[in-house]
Amino acid sequence: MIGVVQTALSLDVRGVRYAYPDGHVALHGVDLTVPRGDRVALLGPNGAGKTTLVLHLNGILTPTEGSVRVGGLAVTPDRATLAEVRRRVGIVFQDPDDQLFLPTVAEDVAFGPANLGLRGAELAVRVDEALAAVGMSEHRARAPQHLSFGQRRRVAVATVLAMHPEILVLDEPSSNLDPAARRELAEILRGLPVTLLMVTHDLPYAAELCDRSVILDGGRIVADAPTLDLLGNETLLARHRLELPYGFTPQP
Ligand SMILES: Nc1ncnc2c1ncn2[C@@H]1O[C@H](COP(=O)(O)OP(=O)(O)OP(=O)(O)O)[C@@H](O)[C@H]1O
Repeated sequence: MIGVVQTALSLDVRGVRYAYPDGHVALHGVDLTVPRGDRVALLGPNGAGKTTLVLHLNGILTPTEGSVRVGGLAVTPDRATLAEVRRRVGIVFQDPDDQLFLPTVAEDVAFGPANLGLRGAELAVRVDEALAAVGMSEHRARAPQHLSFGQRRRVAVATVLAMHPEILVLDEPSSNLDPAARRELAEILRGLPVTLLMVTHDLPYAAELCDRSVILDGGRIVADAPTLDLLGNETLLARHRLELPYGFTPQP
């Protein structure tokens, strides 16, 4: 293992500032810590910097200033560190088709751990566990493109879980799901024993899954508090272009 320091923090983002090559500053000194096992929602209007921040977590972007640590490991651009960081940070993209490209569900889930060198029974166990965690074991031999969108999203989650990540990062996990698939995915995510960072515009979903929410706006963290407190603050929500669906009242 490369310089692993045992820590109770899955994520430790300190003073991250990032300017895109065209000079646009998308992050202005972001601090964010996520203790291991917590579930945190990352909220904010379009253009707030949420994607930019997520791309720092697995080293796709390197901060102009500041630092990112994942499970104690500093994210640096050298190859060995990046490989370990990408195993630790499992990103589930909004479109599952970005993550599923092999003939069967089981092969897609095996792809990541096989790349880590797992073989035989050890690999089979990883695949079985990940598919069971998302309730997709019975679909293991099917072609991903023949599954429903909700099922494909669950398989995309499994491909990441099979890597035994330190933190699962979900980009808009409830988008394009019907009410039943949305609820089923929430139940699955709530039962996973992993740290979770969920980027979402779906405030009821944040309330359902995450005790804590962070609002990013204009490249700055403008609120970090219990989700129910944030969602109960109409002035704060309006100031940051966040809206609850009509008739929704946050319930403890
Ligand atoms: N490649 C780029 N070059 C220059 N500016 C960029 C680039 N990508 C994003 N930006 C800018 O950085 C800011 C943050 O964008 P980002 O995509 O991180 O926001 P976001 O919160 O994820 O938005 P959304 O909710 O719409 O996905 C925006 O002002 C955006 O225009």
